[in-house]
Amino acid sequence: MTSTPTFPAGSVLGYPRIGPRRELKKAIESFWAGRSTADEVEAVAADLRRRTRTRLAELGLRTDVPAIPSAFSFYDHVLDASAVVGAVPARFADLVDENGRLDLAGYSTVARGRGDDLPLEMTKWFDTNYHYLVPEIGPDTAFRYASDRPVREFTEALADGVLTRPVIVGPVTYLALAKAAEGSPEGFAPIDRLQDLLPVYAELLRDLKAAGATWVQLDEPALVSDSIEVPADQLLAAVVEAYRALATDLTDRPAIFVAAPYGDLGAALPVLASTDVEAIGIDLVRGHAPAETVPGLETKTLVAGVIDGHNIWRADLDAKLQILEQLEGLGAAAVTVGTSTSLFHVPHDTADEPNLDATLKSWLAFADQKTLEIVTLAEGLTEGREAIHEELLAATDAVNSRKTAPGVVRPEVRARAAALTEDAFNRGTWESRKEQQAKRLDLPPLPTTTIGSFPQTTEIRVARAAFGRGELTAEQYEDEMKAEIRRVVELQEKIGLDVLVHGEPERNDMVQYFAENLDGFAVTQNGWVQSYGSRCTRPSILWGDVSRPAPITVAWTSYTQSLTEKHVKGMLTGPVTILAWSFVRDDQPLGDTANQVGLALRDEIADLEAAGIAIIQVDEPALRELLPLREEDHAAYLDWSVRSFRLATAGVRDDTQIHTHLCYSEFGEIIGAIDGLDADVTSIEAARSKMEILGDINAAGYPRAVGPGVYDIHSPRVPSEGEVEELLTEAVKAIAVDQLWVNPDCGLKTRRYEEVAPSLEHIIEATKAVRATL
Ligand SMILES: CN1c2c(nc(N)[nH]c2=O)NC[C@@H]1CNc1ccc(C(=O)N[C@@H](CCC(=O)N[C@@H](CCC(=O)N[C@@H](CCC(=O)O)C(=O)O)C(=O)O)C(=O)O)cc1
Ligand SMILES: N[C@@H](CCS)C(=O)O
Ligand SMILES: [Zn+2]
Repeated sequence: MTSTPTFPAGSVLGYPRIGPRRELKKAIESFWAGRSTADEVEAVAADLRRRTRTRLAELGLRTDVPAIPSAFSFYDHVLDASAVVGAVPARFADLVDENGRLDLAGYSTVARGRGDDLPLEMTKWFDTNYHYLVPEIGPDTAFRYASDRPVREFTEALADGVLTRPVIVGPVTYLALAKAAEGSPEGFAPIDRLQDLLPVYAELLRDLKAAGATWVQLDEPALVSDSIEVPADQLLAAVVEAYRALATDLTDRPAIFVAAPYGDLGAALPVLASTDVEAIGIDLVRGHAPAETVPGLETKTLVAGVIDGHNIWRADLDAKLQILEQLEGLGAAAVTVGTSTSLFHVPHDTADEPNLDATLKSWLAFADQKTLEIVTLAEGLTEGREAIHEELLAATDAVNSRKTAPGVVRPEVRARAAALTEDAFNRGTWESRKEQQAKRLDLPPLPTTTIGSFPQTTEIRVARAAFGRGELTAEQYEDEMKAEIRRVVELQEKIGLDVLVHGEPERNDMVQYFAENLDGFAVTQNGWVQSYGSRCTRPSILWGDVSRPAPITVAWTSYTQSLTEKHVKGMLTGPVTILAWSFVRDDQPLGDTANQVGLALRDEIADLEAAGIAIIQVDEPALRELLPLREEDHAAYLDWSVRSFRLATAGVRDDTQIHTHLCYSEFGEIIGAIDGLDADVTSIEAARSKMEILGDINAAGYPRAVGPGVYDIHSPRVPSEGEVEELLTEAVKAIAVDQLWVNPDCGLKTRRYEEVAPSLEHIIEATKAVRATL
């Protein structure tokens, strides 16, 4: 028997991979545009990986034991796992070479699609704003060890003198997150293929061992979630099967570290502990430490995820050290310090934010500061608390400063929330609203509209960047945005849409824009976080009590309304989404924070209504995203989230129409909450699933109006008129005509006008054709 190699006392589960200045985004987008070669992108990527290793080593992570993860990805780590195990859908078979390998162009095509070959579906990664590419696995998917990229990246680091820990999605999570490939027989589930997949993982592990890897990290977040399609007992059985098969004698493989980020392992912890893996990572921010010793743990390293990988507040190191000290009583072979999740959900470095208020900055820890926290705690754990006395005091000071700083608690904001009565959350009856709105709005059957944004052209972004640098005055910038609004209105009128939008050109992002205009938020300059592929956002920092110092959207919306006789839809982002896509204060219940945002939006809605706007949309695309991973926590979440939306919207008159938009298709799963929002019209993604959600709407007897998307905006494809007509014909068969709106799946900001204009034209023609049949 070979003895278990040393696991580092402090390590991180993963690190941002897009680069401090989005170097990877720029390189890969330039490759996609044909402006650079694959070798040039590879060179940028290798440089980024080297810089990451150097930085993490500078911050104190060891290089002689595998504290530094090797966790790079060009687009998505789940797609990377598909590339390693050769699971490329048949429609892309021509892209793989004789060894089953995809080159960078092929890999990109699987991610982005080509012509009628749809890309892999993209969906939310647990309860985060990151999206992964869903593997398609059928009974005949021929798994093979197709790509040794993890080994090459390990070897590259070793050549630089850094012993890294390769990270790959674990086999159970990989199959649990996959969907059955088209044509799979009824009842088939990807997890049924576990036995066939495991030999490929075993081969990868052998190869890593041969290259010199001492540890490998297999991420198994599926084990912390009840939303996985695989039944719980089958999932646990799969854990046993997988890790019995992989955790063989150590002569043939690196030691295995199974990490379970994003929540509580619950019943999966004893099951994992009963296998022969050498280390288990638990999330101690979202999850809990086991109350007593778990059989099997005595032979394992427990990697305690005490530093939050998902939020940016500096840790209370004293409290974290206490947790670590208590864990030592559990009898694990060793306790080491880790992050709760990979750090790729947070920006790189607070030092890269010259414009952030110094006091606020002293409360924050981005990826680099979190790495320092890990190094400090590891020292405290191994050398004793005295060794980190100064750091503990400094962290406590930061925590205390946050408690008392001006703006964190504002009595007038608290008093307003405390004075709310139930009336503030309720509108008139749907019957009365329906009648009054029909009279006021005078819309045709199957009214057509869009979700809000029109293409964010380079000209718009360049103008905003120039305004930011002071090269355009506020007036010049406003003029450019107004010119864009005029173009968007003209286009919509020409195409013949019924309810118009202004196109959101003035918004850098649908959350950041509101954060910039509300008190209680700060925004970053370089705090980019990957959302999917090359797309990033800069999550805002919600640090204090929230209020609205002045109207935000009213002038833009009124200006747009002045250009047309048609109704212009006011466009706001809802409280749940603002919270979901920001870094939110962790010193009070989320529901309290959501209500403060709700009240600020309520004021904005009142002003829009007073300005004569008859339709107001409050987007909540993140309502499903924040749904807790464990079922026992759903009811409390749905209660506060729905109430905050109602608080924002329930102040309007009955003849003002409230829309909401949710860009995902799991309608059935949270139908109760959607009903609870009490919006008059709800638009939802439906095109790619060919209107499957209509069944859920029907089954639930949902009373109000819905706009199932008829145009999949995630693809550059232009849907034909016939295709849209088919979808609409399905829709009118499934639900009452007076409940139906016609719209795309989501906003058009990521698309180009060449795609958007013909797609909208086809939607209007198809709608006219279906109207003629009514
Ligand atoms: C709807 N979605 C959103 C999510 N989360 C959000 N916070 N916002 C969303 O809209 N989550 C779910 C979905 C899908 N996710 C995304 C995420 C990101 C994008 C996207 O298109 N991101 C853009 C960046 C948007 C932005 O903030 N733009 C700024 C800065 C623009 C910029 O890069 N400027 C250049 C200079 C100009 C130039 O030369 O082009 C610079 O600073 O260097 C802005 O407009 O001002 C991205 O490119 O990644 C979409 C969906
Ligand atoms: N109104 C926003 C919603 C996106 S989820 C848009 O159209 O981009
Ligand atoms: Zn959307």
